[in-house]
Amino acid sequence: MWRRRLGALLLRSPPSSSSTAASSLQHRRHHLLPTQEPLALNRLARLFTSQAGSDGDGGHSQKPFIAFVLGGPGSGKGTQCTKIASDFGFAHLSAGDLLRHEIASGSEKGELILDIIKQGRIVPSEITVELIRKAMEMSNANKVLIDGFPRCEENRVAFERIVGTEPDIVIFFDCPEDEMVKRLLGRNQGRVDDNIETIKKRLKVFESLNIPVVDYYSSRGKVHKINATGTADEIFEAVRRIFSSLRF
Ligand SMILES: Nc1ncnc2c1ncn2[C@@H]1O[C@H](COP(=O)(O)OP(=O)(O)OP(=O)(O)O)[C@@H](O)[C@H]1O
Ligand SMILES: O=c1ccn([C@@H]2O[C@H](COP(=O)(O)O)[C@@H](O)[C@H]2O)c(=O)[nH]1
Ligand SMILES: [Mg+2]
Repeated sequence: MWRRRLGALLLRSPPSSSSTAASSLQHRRHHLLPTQEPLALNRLARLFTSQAGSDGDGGHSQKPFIAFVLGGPGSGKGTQCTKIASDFGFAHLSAGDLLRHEIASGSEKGELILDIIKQGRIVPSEITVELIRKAMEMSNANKVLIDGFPRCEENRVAFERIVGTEPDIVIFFDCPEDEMVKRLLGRNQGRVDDNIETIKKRLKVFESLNIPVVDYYSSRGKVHKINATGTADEIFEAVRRIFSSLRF
């Protein structure tokens, strides 16, 4: 799908006098992402088409292997992603961390994001997808964990439309609510959303909006559900079995 969408646009020939293949991609993308820079677009297109890398720029030549990592707040997504990244060579992109980084930058968007995170709600898709897209492009990795995204069906559709691909697999950490609450209240990292009022809201949002995304990918045979109780090392044994069986 990725290749079909980007590759067809890039490799269309011959280019018309008013529009090269690359510029027609930029033109089309411009409608989707008005703030996108042409240089970044060219690079993204090169990275993710089958012909990429043949121009000797050192970029990888295939679309990256993408794993969405989902689970309730405090289910251990970040903890397990760190281990997967270290043992299996994945880039770890946490949507929450990208949003917190935007807050720390002091941008106007950051103020909006902070307000939403404090309320345990979901940040508009175009903001999050753009941060993820840029991070993927910068990492230039061929194996990527996207931690804590998509949070809702609208996020999922926006990712597939803007980035132009589906995940290869979805890891779902299944954890009882009382255990998640206990972990979050003990996390002690100064997060503005680790308080009982916001945690209750995050749990509701998780049930009503995030679970439907897991159900969607289950229906497409992509979900690996993992029991997220026990120690982090015990859980990682189950994770390891899944990643060891993958071909990427
Ligand atoms: N298996 C485990 N048993 C006990 N504590 C754990 C376990 N895994 C992670 N933790 C701890 O629970 C807290 C939440 O874990 P983590 O940050 O990995 O969850 P998360 O799913 O990324 O949460 P969030 O959605 O809020 O980002 C952390 O303090 C972490 O050290
Ligand atoms: O895709 C996303 C990811 C996160 N958010 C918001 O950030 C907080 C914290 O996310 P964590 O993954 O738990 O670090 C989450 O509650 C949302 O408010 C988001 O909107 N979209
Ligand atoms: Mg996390």
